[in-house]
Amino acid sequence: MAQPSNSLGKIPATIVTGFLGAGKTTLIRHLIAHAGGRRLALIVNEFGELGFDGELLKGCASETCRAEDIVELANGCICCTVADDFLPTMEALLARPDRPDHIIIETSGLALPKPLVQAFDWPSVRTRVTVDGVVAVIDADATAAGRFATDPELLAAQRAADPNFEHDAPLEELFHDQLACADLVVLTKTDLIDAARIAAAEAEVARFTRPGVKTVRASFGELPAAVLLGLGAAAEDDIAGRKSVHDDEGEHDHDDFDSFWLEIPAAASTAALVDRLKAVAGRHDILRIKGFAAIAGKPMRLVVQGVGERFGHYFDRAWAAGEAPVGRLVVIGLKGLDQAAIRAELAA
Ligand SMILES: Nc1nc2c(ncn2[C@@H]2O[C@H](COP(=O)(O)OP(=O)(O)OP(=O)(O)O)[C@@H](O)[C@H]2O)c(=O)[nH]1
Repeated sequence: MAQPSNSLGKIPATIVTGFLGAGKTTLIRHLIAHAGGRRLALIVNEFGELGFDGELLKGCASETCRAEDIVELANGCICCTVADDFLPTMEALLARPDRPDHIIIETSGLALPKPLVQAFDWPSVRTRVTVDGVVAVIDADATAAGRFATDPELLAAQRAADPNFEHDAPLEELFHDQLACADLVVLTKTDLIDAARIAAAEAEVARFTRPGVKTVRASFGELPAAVLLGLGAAAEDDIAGRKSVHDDEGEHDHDDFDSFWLEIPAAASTAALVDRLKAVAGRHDILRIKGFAAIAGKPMRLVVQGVGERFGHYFDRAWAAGEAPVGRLVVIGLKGLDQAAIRAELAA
């Protein structure tokens, strides 16, 4: 059954945040397929210019979320382009004659959600849309492994060796900010770890969430729409309560991260390609690789993506007539990625 927009006639919007590869697109794909009759509009923001998430999501467009209801913002991180990109996109969406029942915004994995929530306070948006909730998608496996936490012993050792050592923890800061802004946390990839590690991830999450914020466990984003939508948080009315480690900075940038995209030749087989990608991800400080690849002798396009050294892949569609079967990947990592070496290793 379609859910009406809230009592003030505003369209509810859900902001889906969470680090690179946490499972945001997977969650949204499940939501589109189980929207319970709601007409959804989707704004997809990506770091890395390839429009990968947008293309995957368009691939599962349906009557409840048509391809034209999916808008891509691939022009940098949404939190930095609010005025230039996000607000005009939102205004254009609102100007359409057929208003959606709910708007979903997938932020890039490097975005701070707070500046986006603040954008909903702009007069042209505020009267027509409300932030129903900020949903933080958190990778349980990576969290339990301590990927977003500073190792206190290592930090002490670094400080002992250099009293002027500046602690720079970009992953930890994003983890902190995305959780501190959340109205609901979805702990994903719980299928990969045991109960003790799930509990450890939950404890780590609870250090940063605001009081009363719930965490739900999920695997492959399989949650009912009613859990994710209809939170009624009106987050734009409670911006000050959502602390950010960047509150004191005027401008936020993404200098801590590097990304580039490249074309790769057709691989001899899927296994050979994945082995090579794993090896490259292991040798370099790569956080995320994703894109499309051509496999020799196969008429279908391969979707391939990795988070750290864990890779997934599937054939999504046939290469279209007239479309060159060329592989394209986006690579994202911490500043200082050896782009030339990675390009050479993947081009071989
Ligand atoms: N095992 C397991 N894998 C998952 C789960 N959720 C997502 N994945 C996989 O994790 C990878 C990243 O998932 P995405 O949904 O693309 O993550 P994302 O947060 O949208 O990634 P970015 O947009 O790059 O930040 C994919 O290979 C997914 O299949 C889960 O619950 N369990």
